[in-house]
Amino acid sequence: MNADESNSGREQGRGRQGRNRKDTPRGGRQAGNTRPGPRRSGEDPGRRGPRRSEPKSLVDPARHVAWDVLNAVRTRDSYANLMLPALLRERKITGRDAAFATELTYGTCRAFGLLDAIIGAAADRDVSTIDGDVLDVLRLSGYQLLRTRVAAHAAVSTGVALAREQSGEHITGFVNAVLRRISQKTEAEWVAELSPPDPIGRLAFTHAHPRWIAQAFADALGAAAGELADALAADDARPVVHLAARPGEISGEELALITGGEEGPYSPYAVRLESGGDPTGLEPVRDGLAFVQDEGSQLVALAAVRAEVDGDDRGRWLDLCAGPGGKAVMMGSLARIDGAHLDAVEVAPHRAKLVRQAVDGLPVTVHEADGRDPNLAPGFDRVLVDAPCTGLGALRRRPEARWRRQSSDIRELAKLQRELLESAVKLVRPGGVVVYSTCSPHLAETTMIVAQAVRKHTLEELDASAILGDIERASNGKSVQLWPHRHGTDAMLVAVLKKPQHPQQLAAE
Ligand SMILES: C[S@@+](CC[C@H](N)C(=O)[O-])C[C@H]1O[C@@H](n2cnc3c(N)ncnc32)[C@H](O)[C@@H]1O
Repeated sequence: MNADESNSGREQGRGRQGRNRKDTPRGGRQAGNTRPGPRRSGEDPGRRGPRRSEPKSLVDPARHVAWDVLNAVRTRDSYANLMLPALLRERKITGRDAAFATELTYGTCRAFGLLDAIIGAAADRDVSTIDGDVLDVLRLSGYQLLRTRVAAHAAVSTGVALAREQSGEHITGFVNAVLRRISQKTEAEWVAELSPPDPIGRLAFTHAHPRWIAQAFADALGAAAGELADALAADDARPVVHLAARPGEISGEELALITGGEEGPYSPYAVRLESGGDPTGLEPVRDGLAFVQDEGSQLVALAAVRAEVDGDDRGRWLDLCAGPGGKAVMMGSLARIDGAHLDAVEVAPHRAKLVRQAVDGLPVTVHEADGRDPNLAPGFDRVLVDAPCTGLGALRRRPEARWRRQSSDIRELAKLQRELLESAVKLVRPGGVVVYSTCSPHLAETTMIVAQAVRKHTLEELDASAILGDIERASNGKSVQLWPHRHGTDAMLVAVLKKPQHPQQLAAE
């Protein structure tokens, strides 16, 4: 099916739907499809666009593609950061249009909760009663009205035109009325009117985060909880792309010179690309001399390689949760320089395959296995546990993720994290080190997991800050908790644990 045929089917479908007149404000209600669900057959959001035989659409390609992604995120649980680049390529949207589409899509996804509260107030009805396709239009246009410099008349008129295309003429009055009501106040005025009264609830609402995540950040900041507004604001901003120079191939300094980026402040291999854009087209990335990796992730791998072990490092290194392989590449490159060897374990077959591709040519053996029992001989000098986690520390990079995650996810993840760390402690030799990291600052995934393992196995917690070049420690313990607002990295935890030399100290094992 080509794009035209696909779109033609969609238009017919919308026409039928359009006769239902179900979205007049406070009119006949219909349960809205605001939750993920199956798409109607014949619809493919990846193939949308104006039919060539029809009059030219009043809606530009950037808004079309943004709506398509928002729609797929809502109805099919798609990932915006995977789907958007693919659609931009497919539709040959580049330059300023691509940048606009990216801003609209990711910005809207980040702000879902805030936008829905404002749309609900403006429509005087709960958003769950608004047809899902129409809600996607209202979110997209509401975002433009509240959080961009798009002129209000343009945001409203393109929203109305998009609603007409997607849902039919009958809906345009409703969309026009809601958008005009939204445009009558600024974001700050809406926030003042609608935000909860308690300080954390207010900050969460203001910076478009679920309350439980704002609370988790406040807990992790501890004594520095006064930084919560900054932490949430940084989490809400477009992230800077970080590159890693492959150790042994190119230096961070050279990479910065070639790409025009800035050397990172913490990792000798990091380069930050303030200019944005697609880094995969850069020559050093195409040539395999550099790869995209957050500077915080580089620090995790560096901590695993740099931490001092007792006695000689015999070069047996292990990455227990390796997929898709970023830290395995960093550790494997350093292993090649040091004459060491890395075993990389990953339980998910497709991710193990990604690791194999990523570490090609490096002294790394990939094992598709469960890290809790990988069937490897113990005695490793260094083990990295980059544990599966909620990802609350990388919300900037996964625009819709904050609205998908539930606090109830943590219990099961924490159990897995404990078991993986337990396995790492068994696999490391006495005097060897285990680095535990998460891409989440949630205390139940960080401090609590580490403290329990330290207690149970009488581990020595090393000063991660000193290992990483004097980055300030987390407020409790000796681990380092990175933050976007402080370090410009993802909010990674890095804890470095040494196994005691004397077996009797391991009585609890
Ligand atoms: C945070 S990611 C690791 C990221 C990776 N270190 C990198 O830098 O690319 C966690 C990984 O652990 C894997 N995983 C989950 N449960 C696992 C288990 N029981 N054993 C091994 N790997 C597991 C997940 O599939 C995921 O790929």
